[in-house]
Amino acid sequence: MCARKNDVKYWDQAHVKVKKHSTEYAGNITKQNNIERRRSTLTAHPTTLLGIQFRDTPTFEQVDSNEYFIDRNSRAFHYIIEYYRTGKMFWRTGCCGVTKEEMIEELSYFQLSIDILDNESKINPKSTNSPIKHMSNRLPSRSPSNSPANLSNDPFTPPHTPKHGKIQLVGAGPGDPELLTRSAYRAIKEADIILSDRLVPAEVLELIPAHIEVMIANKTCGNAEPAQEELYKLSMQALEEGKNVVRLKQGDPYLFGRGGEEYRFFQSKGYDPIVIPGVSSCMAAPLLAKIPATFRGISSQFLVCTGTGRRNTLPDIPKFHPNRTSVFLMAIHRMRQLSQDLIDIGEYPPDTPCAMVERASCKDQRVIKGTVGNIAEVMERVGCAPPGTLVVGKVCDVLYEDGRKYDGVVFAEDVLKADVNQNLLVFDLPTIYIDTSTPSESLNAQTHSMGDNYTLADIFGNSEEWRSLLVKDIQAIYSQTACICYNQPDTSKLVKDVKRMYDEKEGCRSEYFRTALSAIWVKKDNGMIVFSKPNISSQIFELILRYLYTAEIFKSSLDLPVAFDLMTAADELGLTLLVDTLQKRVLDKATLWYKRYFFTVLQASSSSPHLASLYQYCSSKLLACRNVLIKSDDIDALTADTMLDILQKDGLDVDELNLWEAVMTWAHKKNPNISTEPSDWSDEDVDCMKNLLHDIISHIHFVDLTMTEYNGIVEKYKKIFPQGMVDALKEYHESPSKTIHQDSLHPYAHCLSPRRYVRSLILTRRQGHCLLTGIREFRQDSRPNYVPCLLILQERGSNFGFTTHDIQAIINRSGQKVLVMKGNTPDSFICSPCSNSEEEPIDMSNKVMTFGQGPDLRLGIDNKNPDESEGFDESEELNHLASNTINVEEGPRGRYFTEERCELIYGIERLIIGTVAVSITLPLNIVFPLN
Ligand SMILES: O=C(O)CCc1c2[nH]c(c1CC(=O)O)Cc1[nH]c(c(CC(=O)O)c1CCC(=O)O)Cc1[nH]c(c(CC(=O)O)c1CCC(=O)O)Cc1[nH]c(c(CCC(=O)O)c1CC(=O)O)C2
Ligand SMILES: C[S@@+](CC[C@H](N)C(=O)[O-])C[C@H]1O[C@@H](n2cnc3c(N)ncnc32)[C@H](O)[C@@H]1O
Repeated sequence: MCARKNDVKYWDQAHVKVKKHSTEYAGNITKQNNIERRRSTLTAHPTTLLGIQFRDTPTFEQVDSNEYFIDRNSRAFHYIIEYYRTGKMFWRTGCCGVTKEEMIEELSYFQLSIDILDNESKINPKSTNSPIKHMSNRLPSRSPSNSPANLSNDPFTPPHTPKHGKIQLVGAGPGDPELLTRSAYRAIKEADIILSDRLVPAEVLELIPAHIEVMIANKTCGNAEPAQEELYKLSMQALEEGKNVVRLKQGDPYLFGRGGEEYRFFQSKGYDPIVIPGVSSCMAAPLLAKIPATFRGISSQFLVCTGTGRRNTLPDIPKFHPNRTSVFLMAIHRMRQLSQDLIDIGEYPPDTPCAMVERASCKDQRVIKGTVGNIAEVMERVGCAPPGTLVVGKVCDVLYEDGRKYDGVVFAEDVLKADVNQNLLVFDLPTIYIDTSTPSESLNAQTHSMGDNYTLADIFGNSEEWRSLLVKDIQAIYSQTACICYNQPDTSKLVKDVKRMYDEKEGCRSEYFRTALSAIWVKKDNGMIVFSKPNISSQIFELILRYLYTAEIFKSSLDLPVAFDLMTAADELGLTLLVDTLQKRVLDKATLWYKRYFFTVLQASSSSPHLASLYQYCSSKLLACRNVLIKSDDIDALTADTMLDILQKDGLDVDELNLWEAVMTWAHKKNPNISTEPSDWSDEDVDCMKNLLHDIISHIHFVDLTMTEYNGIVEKYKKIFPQGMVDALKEYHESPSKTIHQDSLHPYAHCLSPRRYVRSLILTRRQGHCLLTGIREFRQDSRPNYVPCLLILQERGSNFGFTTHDIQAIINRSGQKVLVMKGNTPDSFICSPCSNSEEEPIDMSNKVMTFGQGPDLRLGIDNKNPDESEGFDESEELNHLASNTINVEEGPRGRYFTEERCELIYGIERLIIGTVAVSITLPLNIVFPLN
């Protein structure tokens, strides 16, 4: 049947035209003829094809609103239409080039008995070789065929005198409406009443036009017989009312579907049912589970059995055959017994591959793959509900690649290796496809084993807190995935299980997944949710999903570098609980990674507020360890912004020349194709380096270099130096006394002013860094009109003849407040009201700020100076610094300075702003110029 207008050009097509708005006339038009017929002619034989079509509303496929055509032999059609008109068959052998075969074919198609041909014309219909033979099979025709369905429709036997109605037994296929045959589709569109099996899914029933009455058989367990009786009764009533009755049956009507019984019943009542085959689940289920029913060299037999015999008896168990595929329907409830019987009675080797295909072709299809020996156990563990088809045989593995995971497939080995005693939910993650081709961005290529389960409880103890947080995540995922998590037979049950295990809590913490799985954002490709995260390797994503679904993280995931990768991925996906856990872990293991991956970690942590502890760690390390900047291998992990950020740090403990070299190493690593020898650079190379280094270069404090060093650099790299900067530096070098460099608004102010160092004989570097870090952190609030100021540190006053009175004098002379600090240990200061037990206590009134809770600074007493300024060992953990520093406390502003202490410094700054800088002209004084 064809509905396209341009197909009319073929001369041998019959074109049936119904005049517009006419219910009276119908016509047939071929290219040669234009013969009109009354509708009454076409409906002269009401149970034949034309009769049925034009009895009510014509249902041939429409070309136009009033035109239909049937893609049939127009010459034969002439005789057929004449038969409708006159009741006589004028065709004789040899007439008008229409062969006997063609004539029979056409009669069959139009559901006319071939008895209307005279005896001489009759031929064995089986010998028909018409090229359009299949058409008759596709239509609810009386076409002769070998099929049991059609044998009973034999057109040679005179039809029973029909009662008014018509009955069709229609196969609805396994579930997906796309797998309905065209005949089945047409039948359900044209029916007056549809009596459907329970197993026919809603998606198919939805295709039924609203005006058609639908009844669903109530064939529940133990109720099959009464339900069947009711079906018969309703069908007969409708038939006797002259209705077109469709018995809609799941799969194929005859295969374990009582279709044969129903056929007999209706035949005994004088109706010849039309039977429309359907795609049977016995074929569709294996196919849709990637299992070919037969496969050369592996399976050459295909057996379909029931898993439950009549009246709930045990079925006959087929004997094992190595080259056979066996399919069992109605087997789920009997799986324990059936699999045992297969092994014991059927002598199946327990390791024979098998698969349970649940809800084949439906949106929530799931496959459980195992062996005859373990399938029952696995089905019990993951939960499994009818309808499902069991496939047994070696073919089950043939299209599966070893070890690969497939969407919608649960592998027995995964389920069995989970420790049930931990009461964790374990199941496959069927709906999220993990693209293993994604390159792993792991810190190194070290693989990780997925063995060894580790629960969060092991890390946190049995705290209820993590459990409730976790359950929120799980619930969030489940509530959103209910529609896509199609391997779960009963999602609500799963959620209930989770709720039973943990307290029920509303909400969700993983904003990322909530959004990602929401209807607005979700992107589905072939029914799968696709997460495009090229920077997260597939192994890491799998660990994340596993954590989300099962509350497990693996012990091995806690080892570097997996822990680091997992942490950054979890951060990106907003799983803060996991991030915190892993961050602690990564920090604890810092000695293992910092030399090799220092910049990688710094870079990753610099961009995330959740990784602040790591960032703080790296920043401190950067300041305190002379070599870390110049010696770490992975400097190219830094982005230009982070590099700039580093160069702007006060108190970097690196010579400016080394810093310049580190910058150039970075630039070359970023552009490995550019020669390390600037004289070899092409114009393009120069542009590229200029772009990269433009901002960075002006943050090198070139004034800290000797003239020779500076000239060497400029000479070599002058192509990438901004001319203005070169000029300014030249001017500076020619007359260093000029104060051009003090102009903070100068575009090259950084180059022209010295880097802020702790240049002290009495303060250790750590003390200096500690102080600078604190000040710098505090100054991130940066007030716009920040005025240069001085902080004065005084120590060992008495050793140098400095008395309490001198201090007093300074305090009196200065503004309102003075901060007095004293180096204590190599890492710390103590600052407190000055006093000297042997002399008059200094009157500090409100001029002296106290700082910290350390012992009093006692002027005039020789405090041993534990100066280790040059003895700093950069390989030492900076953690040590933190833990050994008296004044260090965790605070909202960072590690070194609590809010309160920052406030103190703030007070000092306010004091000094606008006042004449107080300086003590003793060699002991340390001056921090703060621009
Ligand atoms: O004799 C009985 O009907 C009861 C025994 C029983 C059977 N399957 C069973 C049960 C348990 C039960 O339903 O309580 C078990 C049974 N009956 C059924 C299913 C499918 C399901 O519930 O998802 C299942 C399988 C459940 C499972 O996988 O564990 C339903 C069923 N059985 C059957 C049909 C077809 C029909 O009645 O029209 C239907 C479909 C009904 C519908 O959709 O409305 C038919 C059936 N049940 C059965 C057989 C016998 C097979 C044989 O030995 O040749 C046959 C085949 C036949 O009668 O031609 C046996
Ligand atoms: C009573 S039998 C009817 C079989 C049906 N006539 C056919 O040809 O598919 C019902 C059984 O078919 C199988 N079945 C039906 N629909 C299925 C589906 N969508 N996926 C897997 N198996 C299915 C199950 O084994 C179920 O127990």
